[in-house]
Amino acid sequence: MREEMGLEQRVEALLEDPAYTGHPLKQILAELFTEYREQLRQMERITRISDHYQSMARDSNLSLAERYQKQMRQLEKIARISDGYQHMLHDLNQALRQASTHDPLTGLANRRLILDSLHAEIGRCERNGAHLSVVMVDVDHFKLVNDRYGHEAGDLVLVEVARYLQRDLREYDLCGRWGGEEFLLLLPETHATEAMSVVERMRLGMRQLVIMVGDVDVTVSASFGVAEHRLGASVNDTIKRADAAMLAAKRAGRDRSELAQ
Ligand SMILES: Nc1nc2c(ncn2[C@@H]2O[C@H](COP(=O)(O)OP(=O)(O)OP(=O)(O)O)[C@@H](O)[C@H]2O)c(=O)[nH]1
Repeated sequence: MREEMGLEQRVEALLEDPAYTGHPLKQILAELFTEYREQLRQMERITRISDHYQSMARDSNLSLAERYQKQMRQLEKIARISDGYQHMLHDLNQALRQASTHDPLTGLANRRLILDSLHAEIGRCERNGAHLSVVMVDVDHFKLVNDRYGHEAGDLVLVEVARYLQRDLREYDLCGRWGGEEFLLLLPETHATEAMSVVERMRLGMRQLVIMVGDVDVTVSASFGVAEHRLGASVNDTIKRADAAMLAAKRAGRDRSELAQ
């Protein structure tokens, strides 16, 4: 073990060993060791200065063109590093924007993005008199899914329901997660009767949806409330009407769709 140690470690170990306390050679060995370290430090310093001087001397021997080339290489290196940072910042911004506008569980638009989109769509309706329908969707007895199969299974069911709701929508429709087990659909250019037929198709399809949770097949249904935006009404008014229609569907026995008054 002792042979495996370098000379410095062996001297250090001897100096620290209490067995040699008071030994006449200990003091002199300690002084010798300190002096040895000081000389080593000075040699390292001189070597560094000399390296630096040599590099300066080399540079001063370079022609103007060579110095220019060297500067260019350094600038290119800095530009590459800066490009890397720009990309990183861009990706970070994208991720932040995605996180602030989307629901992390289902990947759907969150309440904030739904409201922004609804404001924009209602603005368009007010300008050109287009139709717009809003649909509130609430999964029926969802608490039972959590209670029976656990919260993780409940999450999985929400993800599948979200995927299903989005599946047949047009490119300019929006499906978002309003909260918990509630979803909101925005159907631009759609009047109430059209929206009701879209929703009825969805409702019937949802009953056929079989979601695998481990080795259990889970089925769900949902209640839908449809409201066509009325010119002059606020975003809140239209959402409230869709919500009230959805609650009426719940009261009427669930797994049905109601049109708002
Ligand atoms: N797994 C899971 N459960 C959620 C989430 N958000 C809300 N929930 C659950 O959804 C359930 C909603 O329950 P309720 O509001 O009583 O409604 P419901 O059981 O769906 O009954 P009805 O709406 O009256 O048909 C609650 O148990 C919540 O804990 C979620 O992100 N994941």
